[in-house]
Amino acid sequence: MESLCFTTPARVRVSFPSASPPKPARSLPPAEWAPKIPMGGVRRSVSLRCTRGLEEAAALDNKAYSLINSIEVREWESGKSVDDIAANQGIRIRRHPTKGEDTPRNILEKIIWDKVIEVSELKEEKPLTLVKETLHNAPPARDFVGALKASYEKNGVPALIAEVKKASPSKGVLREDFDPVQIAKTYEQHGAACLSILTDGKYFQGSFENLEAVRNAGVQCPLLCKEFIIDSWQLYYARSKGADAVLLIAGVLPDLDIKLMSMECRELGLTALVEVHNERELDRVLNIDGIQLIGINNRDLETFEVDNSITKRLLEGERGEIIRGKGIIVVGESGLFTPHDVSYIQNAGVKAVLVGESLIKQNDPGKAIAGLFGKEISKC
Ligand SMILES: O=P(O)(O)OC[C@@H](O)[C@@H](O)c1c[nH]c2ccccc12
Repeated sequence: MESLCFTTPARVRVSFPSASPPKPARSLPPAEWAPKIPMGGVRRSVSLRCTRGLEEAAALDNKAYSLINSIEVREWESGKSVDDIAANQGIRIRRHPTKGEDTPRNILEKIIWDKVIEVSELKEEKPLTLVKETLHNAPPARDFVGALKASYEKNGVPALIAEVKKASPSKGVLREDFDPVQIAKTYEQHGAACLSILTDGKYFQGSFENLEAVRNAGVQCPLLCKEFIIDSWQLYYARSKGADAVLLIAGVLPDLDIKLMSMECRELGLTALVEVHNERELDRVLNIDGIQLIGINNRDLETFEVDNSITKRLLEGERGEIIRGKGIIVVGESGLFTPHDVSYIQNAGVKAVLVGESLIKQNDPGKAIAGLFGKEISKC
């Protein structure tokens, strides 16, 4: 899929099938009657091959059809720019500089503008068809959500997604002697349920080599590819490098991107961790079917301010009830340093935490885990 938000130029005409879904002949393999969805001006099939049964594929088929007839797609089709669509959804981050304003408004916007260029170069080097050819060499995707649930049940404290992060734009270099494989192994030994591997090079000094190296070193914990995703090419790339989960940031991606990308994630066996930071973003995400995992980032990526009460605020009242009703697992992200921080957001309703700085900065990041939780935790 050429993502909605990564179409250059922003106004493209695409051809959509407008008829109702075809009634698939049950004898046909799913891929042959799969629906067509927009992809940068060409028609392309949502491939429903592999493990899916016909019923499941047919259900997805209908879903894809209602998606492509949705208001968002019509808006897009009628020539609204990606940034206009995003702005209507309360997204402040623009995909490209707008005319006459070529200074990014904040760090997140700068990261996204750079990422758009980086991904377009990578795509030229390695078109999607080539990436897809390498998928069969990738190690099988593992159950990210299952690992979180099992750890929460076993330890009675939020499951840990420990982050392998060398640097960040707000804090600079966090750890000079940075050996991603060794750090990943020690996190696993000390009870992390899953790991998050930064792959952005420019701002976080991460890499896909790190992700691949950790995966190939025999680490069992499922791996989150921590990347700024703006194009579904990146989903395939992440999977080809051994990722089990990816991050989708609601403050950057319009609803249609989240919907289509989370469908593609399911096809690839990837778990989507959809990140929100305020009520509006959470409401948008709760309106999207099939989301299993939501991250509440206590850090505002536009200002870097951290406030743990954001998790509590977002999980209070009706939103919390909807989340529990849907069985969604919530991850509390960023700025967690003490057992008090962890129990505060556990009481707010999270079942998992994503922690980077407070562990990676310690002499022994693995041993630091017991300090963070106030007790030893163990992997399932
Ligand atoms: O190092 P911290 O404060 O523990 O945060 C980890 C993680 O939550 C943070 O790195 C993060 C959360 N969402 C992101 C999106 C992009 C980059 C980084 C992030």
